[in-house]
Amino acid sequence: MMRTESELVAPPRTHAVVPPPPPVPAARPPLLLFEQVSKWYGTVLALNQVTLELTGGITGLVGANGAGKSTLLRMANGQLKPTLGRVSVRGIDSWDWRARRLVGYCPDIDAFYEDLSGRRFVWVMARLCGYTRSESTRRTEAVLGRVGMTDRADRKLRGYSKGMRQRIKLAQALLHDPELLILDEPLSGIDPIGRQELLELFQALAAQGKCLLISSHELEALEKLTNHVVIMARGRVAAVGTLQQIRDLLDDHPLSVRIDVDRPREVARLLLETPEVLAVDVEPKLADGVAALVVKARNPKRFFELFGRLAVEHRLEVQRLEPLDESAHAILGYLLGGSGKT
Ligand SMILES: Nc1ncnc2c1ncn2[C@@H]1O[C@H](COP(=O)(O)OP(=O)(O)OP(=O)(O)O)[C@@H](O)[C@H]1O
Repeated sequence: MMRTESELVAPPRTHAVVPPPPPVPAARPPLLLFEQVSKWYGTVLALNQVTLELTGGITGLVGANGAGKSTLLRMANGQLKPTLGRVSVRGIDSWDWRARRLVGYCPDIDAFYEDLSGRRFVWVMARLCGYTRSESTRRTEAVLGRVGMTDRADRKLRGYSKGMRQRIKLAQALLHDPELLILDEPLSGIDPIGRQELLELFQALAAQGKCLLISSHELEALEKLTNHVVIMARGRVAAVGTLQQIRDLLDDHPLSVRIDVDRPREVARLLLETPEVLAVDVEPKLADGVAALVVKARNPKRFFELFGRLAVEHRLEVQRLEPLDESAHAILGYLLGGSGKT
């Protein structure tokens, strides 16, 4: 029997029409991604195979002088290109203009036109971003309000306190309403009250949905602001995570320390009697009874406490004490409340 075309193609009436499944949304690329990034300035290796991902919230970037923080931030902002590896913002190369529209940057230096008022300076920056005069005015007032400077913005920049200067830098970084804010050393040189106010401002911006990446020499200052920290040492990421995760990591991280000390054999014996010490190598004599010991300790923090006690009890003459592992060295320095240099 012949079938008509409509019989052949029409779905059987008894079956419900099942709609196709909705397309699975593609995962959004991370807000900021460093993939195996290295950067040389001539012969100086400033960043060494850094891999890092930021998805939101506030991240503290901590490291001693020269650790590579500014280099990392300037790459995230698209001002510098990596020598090796890739830096991307939402999947776009960070130096591409489309990525730069997603990022606001506050440099560590204060390079202002000092005779301009704060309001005028921000307006000029808006014009340089390409906004019309009226749009620049609208955006300037909006960002001055956001950073709490509306009433103080008519004074000349040269009379501003460090905290006010920081707020103006923040205002210009917010002009294009970026998703990611990069702040290079925003707390340096700011007194405790100004510092507290800035921390509150950063928290308010994060609560409004901004992602903040903030560098500092001092872990203590950032600890008040965020639990998510990246510790850098000599161009490498030494640790990433919450402070608790970093402390736990260090607890499980044996440490090699070089100690130049008098009476080396006696000290080696004392150390080996403690459960904290896994091994001690005595190196050849340096001078006058002093020799270098290379000690492998189970837990760095407990080891330093123990060694401090031993040194006092036995009146040891310690000429040098130097962790041989750079990452643990830096992390330990911060966790003990220093500058990353133990
Ligand atoms: N333009 C440059 N030319 C040559 N070397 C540079 C340049 N900029 C930085 N460096 C070197 O690269 C390394 C990392 O510097 P970077 O400024 O990124 O560190 P940092 O952690 O921000 O330090 P600081 O806290 O002192 O600003 C340092 O050894 C520094 O001397």
